[in-house]
Amino acid sequence: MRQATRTKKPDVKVVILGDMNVGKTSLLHRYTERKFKDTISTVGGAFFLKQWGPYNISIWDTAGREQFHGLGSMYCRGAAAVILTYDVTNWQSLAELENRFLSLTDTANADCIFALVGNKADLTDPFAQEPDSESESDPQPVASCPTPPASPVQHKQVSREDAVALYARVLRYKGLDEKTCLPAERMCFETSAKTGYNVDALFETLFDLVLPSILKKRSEGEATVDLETPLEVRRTKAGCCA
Ligand SMILES: Nc1nc2c(ncn2[C@@H]2O[C@H](COP(=O)(O)OP(=O)(O)OP(=O)(O)O)[C@@H](O)[C@H]2O)c(=O)[nH]1
Ligand SMILES: [Mg+2]
Repeated sequence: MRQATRTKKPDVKVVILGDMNVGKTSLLHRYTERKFKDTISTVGGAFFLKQWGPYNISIWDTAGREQFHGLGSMYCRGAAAVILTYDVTNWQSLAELENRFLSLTDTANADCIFALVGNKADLTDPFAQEPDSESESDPQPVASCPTPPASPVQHKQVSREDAVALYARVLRYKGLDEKTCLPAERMCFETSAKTGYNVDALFETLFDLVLPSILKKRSEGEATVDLETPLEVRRTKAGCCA
C-alpha cells in the first residue's frame, strides 16, 4: 500500500489586512525576523510560513493600496484568522477597515477568528517605546544618562474604546453573537512593530486560537490549504517564507 508523504503544506491560513502604511509588513518582519526593517509598499501580497509546534501556519501579507483592493478577497479565501490592522495615529485607517476591508473577509472560513490591531503604539504610548525584551531591536546608541523617549509622543487618534466598538461591529457584521465569541479585551491589541511591543502576544494568541481549527480539519481529513491555487502573488522586496 502506498504511504502518504507529508509535504510542508500549511495547515492553516492567517491573513493580515489594513490600509497602506499601517505597518502590516513591518509587523510580520518583527514577528518572523525579530527586526524592524525598511519596507516598501507591498505589491499584491506575500506569504510567510511559520512553524508552530508540529503545525505550519501561512501568514499572508496583503497590499493596503487601493489599486490592489480586488485581490483582498482572494487572499482571505479559507482563512482561519484575519488580523485587521490600523494605525493608532490615524483615525481614517480605522474607518477604512470598516469601509473597505471587512467585506473582503466574506470568503474567510465561517468560524474565522478576528483580531483588531492598532499598530505604531510607540508613537503615542511611552510604555510601548520600550523594546520588547524578547524582541531583538536594531542596536540603539548607548546613552550615558536617563534615556529620553525615543520619539515625541504623538496624538493618539484611535482610542482603545473606538477599537473595542469596531470589534463589536465586526462580530455583528459576521452575524456572530458577542456573548459567545472571543471577548474584545482579548482580541483588540495595540502593538509596535518598531519596538516589538505586544507583537508576539498578538501572533501567539492567534496561533493558539486557530489550533482547534487545524485539529478539526485534520480529523475531517480535509485537504490542507492549497498554495497552488492560482494567485497572482507578487512578492515584496522583503520576500517571503520566513
Ligand atoms: N513608528 C512606527 N513606525 C512604523 C511601525 N510599523 C511600521 N512603521 C512605519 O510605517 C511605514 C509603513 O510600514 P509598512 O509595514 O510598509 O506598512 P504596510 O501596512 O505594509 O503598507 P502597504 O504595504 O502599503 O499596505 C514604514 O515607514 C514603517 O517603517 C511602528 O510600529 N512604529
Ligand atoms: Mg506592506
